[in-house]
Amino acid sequence: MALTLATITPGDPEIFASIQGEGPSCGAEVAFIRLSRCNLACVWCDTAYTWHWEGDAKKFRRPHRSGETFARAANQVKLDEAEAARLVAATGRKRLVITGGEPLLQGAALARMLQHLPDVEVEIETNGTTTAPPALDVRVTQYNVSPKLAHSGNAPELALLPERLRAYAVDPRAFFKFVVAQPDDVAEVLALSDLYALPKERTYLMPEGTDSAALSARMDWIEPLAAEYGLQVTDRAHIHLFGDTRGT
Ligand SMILES: Nc1nc2[nH]cc(C(=O)O)c2c(=O)[nH]1
Ligand code: SF4
Ligand SMILES: [Mg+2]
Repeated sequence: MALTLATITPGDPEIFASIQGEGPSCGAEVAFIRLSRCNLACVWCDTAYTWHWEGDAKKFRRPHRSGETFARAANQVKLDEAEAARLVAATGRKRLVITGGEPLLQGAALARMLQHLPDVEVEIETNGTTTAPPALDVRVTQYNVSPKLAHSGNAPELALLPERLRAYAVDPRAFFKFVVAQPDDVAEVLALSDLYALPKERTYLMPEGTDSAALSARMDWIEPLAAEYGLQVTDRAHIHLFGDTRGT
């Protein structure tokens, strides 16, 4: 069995040390591991190299606004769990952020990898459509759940699963992080927050964007709206620091 990881360059698995750029632990010194594949298809996804494949039959092709497609061979790498754990340990970080793509599509393999990392704290970035198997869930300190709004282009019946959102809402480890691109998106967040009883102290608005200027422009209206409605805000610190690059 193995994990299918994203790559920084062909053949080089996307495992790296950085700071957490988003959400409640923004600024923390962490390691990242990025898994390949996603069950959703956000038109603005900043990691389309985990799912937008060259050569996918047209009827299966999920649109992305860039139009760019990626070769699987260059953008995926299989690694056994012990080797992935060794590369995580080599970063020297004591906290690991597991991201993707949608990392919970490989929950069982992640649980096996973590058996080799007994002292590492774990944070998971997920789109909220799936759950961790129990062997993984017991290792998780924090879930950063990012449900996708209408502007993502995903069908709501695929992106917003009521029983999953309700389960995360009552889990004190789960924080909700909504990507917003325009003020109207906040109305949608508030409606979902009411419908699924998402606690506002655990609900963050985050600007959509992959450059500093776009993020800052959106923060200008996000901050006052968040204050008005009692929601939290997060920037994307790594984009300001490093730009939109792999392995950061
Ligand atoms: N530094 C840094 N922080 C992040 N927080 C969430 C990320 C993600 O891609 O899920 C991410 C990322 O890619 N880099
Ligand atoms: S859920 Fe995340 S990884 Fe999947 S397409 Fe959307 S933004 Fe990209
Ligand atoms: Mg990212």
